[in-house]
Amino acid sequence: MRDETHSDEPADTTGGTRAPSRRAVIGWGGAGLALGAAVAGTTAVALRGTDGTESAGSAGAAVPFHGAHQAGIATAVPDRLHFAAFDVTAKDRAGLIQLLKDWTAAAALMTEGRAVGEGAFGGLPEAPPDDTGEAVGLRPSRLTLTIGFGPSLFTAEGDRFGLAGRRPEALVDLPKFPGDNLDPARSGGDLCVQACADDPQVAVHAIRNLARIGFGRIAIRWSQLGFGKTSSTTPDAQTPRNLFGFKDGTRNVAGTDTAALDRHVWVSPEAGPDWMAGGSYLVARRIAMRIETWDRTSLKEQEDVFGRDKGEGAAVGKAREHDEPFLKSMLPTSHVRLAHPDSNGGARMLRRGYSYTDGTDGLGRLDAGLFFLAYQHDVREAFIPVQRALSRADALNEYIQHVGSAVFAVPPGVRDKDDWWGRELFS
Ligand SMILES: C=CC1=C(C)c2cc3[nH]c(cc4nc(cc5[nH]c(cc1n2)c(C)c5CCC(=O)O)C(CCC(=O)O)=C4C)c(C)c3C=C
Ligand SMILES: [Fe+2]
Repeated sequence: MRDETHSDEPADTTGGTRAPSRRAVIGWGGAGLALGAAVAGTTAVALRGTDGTESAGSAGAAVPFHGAHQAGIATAVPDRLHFAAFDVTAKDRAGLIQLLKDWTAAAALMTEGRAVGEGAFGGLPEAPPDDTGEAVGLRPSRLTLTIGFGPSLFTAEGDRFGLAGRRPEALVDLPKFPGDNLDPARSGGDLCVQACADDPQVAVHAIRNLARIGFGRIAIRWSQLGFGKTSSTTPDAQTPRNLFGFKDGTRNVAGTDTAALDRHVWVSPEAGPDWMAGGSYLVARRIAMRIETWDRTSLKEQEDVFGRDKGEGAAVGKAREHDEPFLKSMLPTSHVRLAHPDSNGGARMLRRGYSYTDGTDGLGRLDAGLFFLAYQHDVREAFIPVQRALSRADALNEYIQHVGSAVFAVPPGVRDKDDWWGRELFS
């Protein structure tokens, strides 16, 4: 196990769980993982407060995996991301369901800071260990794992998953926006998993082990590492800055604002379909930022582009970051004016994107940008109209380009240890 104490003491480095040699008895697979999850669930109750939030504030702690909504949406945004989109290669519905059950059990363990299955070492010498081992000794690090289902899962060839009639109306394919230069190899996916953590090794370990568990049933389509969150769900904390040096996330939906979450982020039971109640829709966009061009741009132009000042982050004509913007005092092309709810029929979304750098572009420039992630109750009312307005007129377009895109239906939370990711979809 990685850490059972949740204290500041050094974590256990044995790399296994306490369970005896279960694999010798029941073999590798869902049964073993489910048993592991049951053990972890019992421990979790003992370690957490009744509201489940006891440990969510500090960097090494665990964020509760079970709940009405998936963790990783309204919960605090840790500083590191590993996001992966997968194609499902499982032959049929039963194979997909078993994958989701196996993943859920492993996710419950890893978010508790525990190793998968029987752990990284100490098991059968003849078999590869259940856990890959690189997170042994590391704390839970506020790891959250959030799953989503892409449109292509519902349109699989021959309807092999039996999901043709289950696609939510709101899970639309995103239209092509002016200026898009999307790379198919960085777009789409049947499934996605968003792993957020304070420690990058913990996030990478989680995605790697889910991919490993899914061997033969899924293939990674694309993935994205992120650092330096560019939005937060905790407005009382210092607002992070993006790679253009501006405070980003000033007017985000707060994780504690239940009215705004209910109105703008969670799918209501009335909206349907039933299996999405309490879920959300995620838009992921890889947006390249022309760092070198930006760095040669005057401060005045930079501030005009956003409609906020660079130091304080205050809107044009205002003194403090959180003062209400007066939109008419901003240029009609400014990013904040165009993206503001008052310019978009009240539309809001919960942003929790990350900066990325992926080496160079081969032309002597940094390949860097924003991996934009936004949750909303309906993309037709939020991301699509806002991005339509931005793509037409935003002064920021001179400095950015959208190069990857995906949309996912994010189901509600896993209620308890007997529940699994997406169960309602298959009921
Ligand atoms: C379609 C939605 C959005 C995309 C795409 C987007 C890209 C993008 N944004 C920044 C930097 C900032 N954005 C800011 C505010 C802001 N942006 C969006 C939406 C998209 N941004 C919204 C809804 C808002 C909030 C508007 C409001 O209510 O006032 C800001 C200002 C600070 C803040 O409020 O967060 C910055 C800075 C970049 C660099 C970027 C693409 C690379
Ligand atoms: Fe923005």
